[in-house]
Amino acid sequence: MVTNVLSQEEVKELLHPVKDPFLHRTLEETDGVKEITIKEEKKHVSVKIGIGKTNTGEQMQLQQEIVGILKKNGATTVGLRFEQLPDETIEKFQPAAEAEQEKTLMGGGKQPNFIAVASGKGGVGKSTVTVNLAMSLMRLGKKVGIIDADIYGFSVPDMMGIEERPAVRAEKIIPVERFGVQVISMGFFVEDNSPIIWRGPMLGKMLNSFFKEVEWGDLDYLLLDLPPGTGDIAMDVHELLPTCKELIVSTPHPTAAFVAARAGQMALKTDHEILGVVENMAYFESKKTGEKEYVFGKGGGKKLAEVLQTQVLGQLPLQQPYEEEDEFAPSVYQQDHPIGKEYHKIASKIVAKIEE
Ligand SMILES: Nc1ncnc2c1ncn2[C@@H]1O[C@H](COP(=O)(O)OP(=O)(O)OP(=O)(O)O)[C@@H](O)[C@H]1O
Repeated sequence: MVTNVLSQEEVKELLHPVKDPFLHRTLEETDGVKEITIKEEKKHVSVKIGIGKTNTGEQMQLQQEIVGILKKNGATTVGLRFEQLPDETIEKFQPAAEAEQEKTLMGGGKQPNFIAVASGKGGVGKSTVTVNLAMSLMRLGKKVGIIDADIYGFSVPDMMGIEERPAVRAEKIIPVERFGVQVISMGFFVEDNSPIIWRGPMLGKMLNSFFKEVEWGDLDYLLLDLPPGTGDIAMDVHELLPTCKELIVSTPHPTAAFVAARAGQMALKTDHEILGVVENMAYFESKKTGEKEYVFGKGGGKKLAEVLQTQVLGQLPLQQPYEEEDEFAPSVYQQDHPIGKEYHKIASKIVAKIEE
């Protein structure tokens, strides 16, 4: 039993090795031990600690850890206050901390560039864009994976003509490879499209296992097809993947663009970079005259990009279903198809944004 009264120096020494739960650095490195007061007669130690993010569950755990350390070393009572570290300190350590968190999530392997494909409304072509963007990135020489997390419609397997299910090897799920792209879909784990009532925590868990239990290998890009809207899963993604960037898909209709703005604002609120807006079903091109008809209105994508302070990366025309496409993969456009070329341009812009 320790009976002597702690000195300020001793308290500092005891707390210096403790780690900031967000910056993953010791309090010594972050200069997080801000104030120490000791009332000797009562062995009361009072400290102020600066951390990367306050008022969280992690802060509560840290609080317990610090109180435990000080009591074990002679303090009878402990007063603890937290404050946010100065912006410069957070900016200095945050990028490395985020990369570390994602690396752990991916089982310590190479960390890919994460791109979440989001939309406000369903049916605007989010999954079509995800699949074709993945194909174009692959054609640009990138190693690409897709997580189909759209629980309201697992459309990626059908769109890519995938019928097989993932194999399991050494307790890891092996993604299905199709056209050189690695695919994992929630649909692989659901029997015959039977309805499931997904609740927030279940979704988070499912997503978590898609990172931890899937053998992704060394990917350059991992695309996430999110459910439409701004729900729980988008929140989970933002929490799990701090470096995840977002691509917003919308139709040119003002209402669709308005709803998509909400999805985008959610990304901005959580400090996620928006790569840009893809306007789908932007126009219909007459085969006879080559004239463009703006059947769903005009300008929604541009307005949306303005609101989100980003740019329109591409506009994709309305296409008659199954026109000339591969019947085994009805939504995948070939490289030399006019829409395939459009996707190629979008993918090149994204690579330039992320890698340059
Ligand atoms: N440019 C387009 N022209 C014509 N049809 C399209 C176009 N883009 C997508 N579609 C079709 O619209 C339907 C919805 O597309 P998709 O599933 O990609 O949308 P989504 O936004 O992912 O929808 P959900 O969130 O409901 O899954 C599909 O049948 C798809 O083939």
